[in-house]
Amino acid sequence: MSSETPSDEVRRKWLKPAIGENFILLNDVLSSSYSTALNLSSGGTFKILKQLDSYDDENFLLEHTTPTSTTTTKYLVKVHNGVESEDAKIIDYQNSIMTHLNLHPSITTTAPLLSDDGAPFSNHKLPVSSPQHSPAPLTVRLLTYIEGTPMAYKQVTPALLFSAGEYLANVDSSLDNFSHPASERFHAWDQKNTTSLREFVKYIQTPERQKLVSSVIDAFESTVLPDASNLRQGVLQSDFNDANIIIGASDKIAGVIDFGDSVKSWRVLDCTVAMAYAMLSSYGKTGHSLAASAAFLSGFNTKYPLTPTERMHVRTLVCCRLACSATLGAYSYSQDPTNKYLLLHAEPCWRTLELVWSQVDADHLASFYDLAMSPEANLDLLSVPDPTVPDHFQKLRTSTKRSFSDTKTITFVTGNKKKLEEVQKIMENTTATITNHKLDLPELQGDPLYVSEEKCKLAVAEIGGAVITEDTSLCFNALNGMPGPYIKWFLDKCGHDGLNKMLDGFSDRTAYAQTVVAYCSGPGSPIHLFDGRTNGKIVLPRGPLDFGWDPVFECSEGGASSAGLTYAEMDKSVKNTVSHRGKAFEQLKSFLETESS
Ligand SMILES: O=c1nc[nH]c2c1ncn2[C@H]1C[C@H](O)[C@@H](COP(=O)(O)OP(=O)(O)OP(=O)(O)O)O1
Ligand SMILES: [Mg+2]
Repeated sequence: MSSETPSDEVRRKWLKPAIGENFILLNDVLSSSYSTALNLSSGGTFKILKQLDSYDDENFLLEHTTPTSTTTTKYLVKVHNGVESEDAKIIDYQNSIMTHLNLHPSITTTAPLLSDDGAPFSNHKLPVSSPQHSPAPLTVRLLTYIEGTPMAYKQVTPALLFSAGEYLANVDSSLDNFSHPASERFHAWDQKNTTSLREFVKYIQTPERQKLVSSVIDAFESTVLPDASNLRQGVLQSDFNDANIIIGASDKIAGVIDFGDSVKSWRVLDCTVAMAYAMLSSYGKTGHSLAASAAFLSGFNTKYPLTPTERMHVRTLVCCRLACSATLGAYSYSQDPTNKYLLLHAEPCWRTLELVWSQVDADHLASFYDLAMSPEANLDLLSVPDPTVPDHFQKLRTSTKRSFSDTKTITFVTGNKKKLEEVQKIMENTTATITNHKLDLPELQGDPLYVSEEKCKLAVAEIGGAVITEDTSLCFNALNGMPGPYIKWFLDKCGHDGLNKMLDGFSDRTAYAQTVVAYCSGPGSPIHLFDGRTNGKIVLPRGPLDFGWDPVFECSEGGASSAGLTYAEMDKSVKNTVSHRGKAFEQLKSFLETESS
């Protein structure tokens, strides 16, 4: 970028309004230009309540009171960036979009009030952030205010993102019947212009991240651009983020604001931009960024189905927006290095880009998004946590009716390494592949069957695919089955000796070990339980001490290789043939075989 012809992106920084707390200035502007709209001559009064967030403009909340009414009305005062202010066509463009959309029965947006000159805006010389350019001619608009809360201040749920997707789809359908000459313009945030990000890559702080962004740009150039003529065009809202979506009563979407970035571009971009922002919403940030984007996509696609070509590029285009946002954020920081907040703000965006572009397998993510657009899609299925392993989506695919793969992957959720070793051995050579998700499930109370079933419910919600959990009890017959599922605590607190001493007053030292395995093929599917038990007695510890109460449980079942030995004294492979766990998992194996045949 040469210094003689600074880009609009550069000038937008210089010409950002800088009124800030100086409400007196604004009062003058409004009194001189909007006295009719605010009926100041007949006793109307107004007050600027506060400044609202804005990226390149300045927005203020105004409260208006008329002498005849006890209620107040809120309005938004928008002071436009100097770049847009220079171009009356742009302001007219935004006003036309709002007027057009407000005619749609299920869309609400802000609408401009007329100034004393009869225009939907007024112009004033006002301070801007660059002292050399201040004051600059800026456009001011008085807009109606949509009652509600920006989604950014809400606890976002997949259901809310789904309805936001539907809402944007309605907006886009309506904008398919809208045209305006000013919509045809260059905008750095328009992902059609992703290659123009190249000049900003040098502002990115680390070489790794520079490489990351360059690789997204390269992919865009080699895969998306050649398809450009097959992508539908239309006027976009272009910035459907959680600050621009207003949530009203009972968590319904009350409206959309801000057409400052609106351009005519590829239709699919409105959806992919919003998907990128969904990833950064309060739901996305809880480790559900992919689920958040899928929920949005699913909602959008039900009302505005994407074409096969558009579908193919969803992942890349989402990453183009993340890359754009992160890169231009780095550029903003280079212009204002005292503003560490800019770096902080960009961090989730970088992390998400790293996840989506580098860590998650591209084909897997593509089929996840396909699933979001399929008739089988439902929010339970899509609400999976962000993966920590590349083949995460395999679990999801196997839990749907679609035949993505022949072998079933089941996640064994346990916090116990020794259990996992045994189970992997037991499940060797079956049609199911067992992966593990290490999670310390809560130690629930109650009957072993109940505990195991509840663990499974928690696990399936966490994994979103096929899961196994198990709960193991050690039951003393003299104590009517106690400690049972509480054995973990008894072992922790009392040790092997303590377990022995508990039986000292009793003649009966027999016990049985019990594992209840719970299996569920995915969210919404029933839970199947398998109960395995082995008899034995409690003895002083014999054998290695590496697994729980194995050294104090002397097995009384099987042949010479097991009966009379503690579990700890047995060969591991022998333990599996007689153990409580071995028996329970054998039942699961036959269940899975009949299920798949
Ligand atoms: O074959 C076994 N041989 C000896 N000890 C065993 C065995 N199987 C479980 N144990 C121990 C581990 C824990 O102290 C308690 C069961 O509690 P339990 O909640 O099922 O296990 P856990 O909390 O270690 O793992 P998880 O994350 O799957 O719940 O008995
Ligand atoms: Mg446990």
